[in-house]
Amino acid sequence: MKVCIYGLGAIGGLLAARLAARGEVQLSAIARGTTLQTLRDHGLSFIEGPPDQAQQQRYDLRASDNPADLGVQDVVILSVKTTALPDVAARIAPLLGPDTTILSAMNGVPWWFFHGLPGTPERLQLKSLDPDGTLAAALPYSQVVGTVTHLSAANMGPGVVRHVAGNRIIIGEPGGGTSTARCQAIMHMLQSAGFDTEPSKQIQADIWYKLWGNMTVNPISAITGATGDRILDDDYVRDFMSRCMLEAAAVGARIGLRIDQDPEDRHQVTRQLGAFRTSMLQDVQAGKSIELDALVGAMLDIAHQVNVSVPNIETLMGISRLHARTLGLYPLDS
Ligand SMILES: NC(=O)C1=CN([C@@H]2O[C@H](COP(=O)(O)OP(=O)(O)OC[C@H]3O[C@@H](n4cnc5c(N)ncnc54)[C@H](OP(=O)(O)O)[C@@H]3O)[C@@H](O)[C@H]2O)C=CC1
Ligand SMILES: CC(C)(CO)C(=O)C(=O)O
Repeated sequence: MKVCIYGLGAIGGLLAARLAARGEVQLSAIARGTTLQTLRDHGLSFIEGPPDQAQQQRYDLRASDNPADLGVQDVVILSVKTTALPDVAARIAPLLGPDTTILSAMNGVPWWFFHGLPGTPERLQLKSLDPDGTLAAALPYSQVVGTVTHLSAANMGPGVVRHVAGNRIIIGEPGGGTSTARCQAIMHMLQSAGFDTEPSKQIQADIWYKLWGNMTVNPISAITGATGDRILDDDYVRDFMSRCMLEAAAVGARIGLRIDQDPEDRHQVTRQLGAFRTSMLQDVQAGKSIELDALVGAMLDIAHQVNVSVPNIETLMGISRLHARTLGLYPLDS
């Protein structure tokens, strides 16, 4: 099986290292700049284990910044930040044939979210993610399989990746279940590579549940610079998060994605991560664009179309967007 990982950062690097160690697939990667140069000169370095017993392995990996060098693949794993998707859409064509599966391994609401979701009105659109249909045209819905990655990895420098915690990857067809040959093949591949794969009945429900937990803590950490524990320790902030989550749950109920949990119970799940820096805080500190549209903008798109009032989420978006704009990390004109 020919597998190409598009975006060799924390998640892409973890997947690449595990797949390379197993050696069952013909693996390659799209990388750029100093990451590409490091891969060519030294290979991919992968660090695993607690800091005092960390093991480092090195893997040679075929990599290029030009998809035409790698050709049509059986599976392309998208592990860029969602903000890079327009660029990916413009360049990915040489990797895709009619039978290529696109494995979407990113946080937030994806561009294909409504495809296959039972009972979703056709008219629902994700204007903040794919305003003119460019992503849908370049990354066809019918070729996508979804994942939710319940694990954590860190990009320590170009071509150097560390597995931090967790090992769980949920997989599912946008139309529901995992019974298709492509889904079974991907589950087998990731299981062989050492991940705890879990079949999803409805992958959009798993995406929504993760989003419910991270759509507030991510932007709040980006604005305040605080770690997760300090955010949850502040009663006013935690209550604000809960109010956003109740609004988000009402939106979910309108599109068939019901969440039967109390926000306080979900906060306890996040609390178990301790004094962690969210991915959005890491991006702000690294001066990178933030995934605000996939996490919050898309939620607002849906809320407005299904007529659910979401004043707290609007406030969260407004303040987060303004903060990111002042830092040059969010477009001025969207
Ligand atoms: N890290 C984590 O623990 C988790 C992350 N996620 C999600 O997974 C997704 C990936 O995140 P993560 O791995 O952390 O992100 P990283 O920033 O670590 O990695 C993204 C990689 O994509 C590369 N890239 C960006 N733009 C392009 C482009 N246009 N062409 C080619 N390569 C590009 C980056 O290269 P460059 O350095 O050159 O910009 C970088 O190597 C995100 O949606 C994130 O929210 C989900 C769960 C956990
Ligand atoms: C908050 C966390 C760690 C998990 O919910 C996450 O998804 C992120 O940092 O982006």
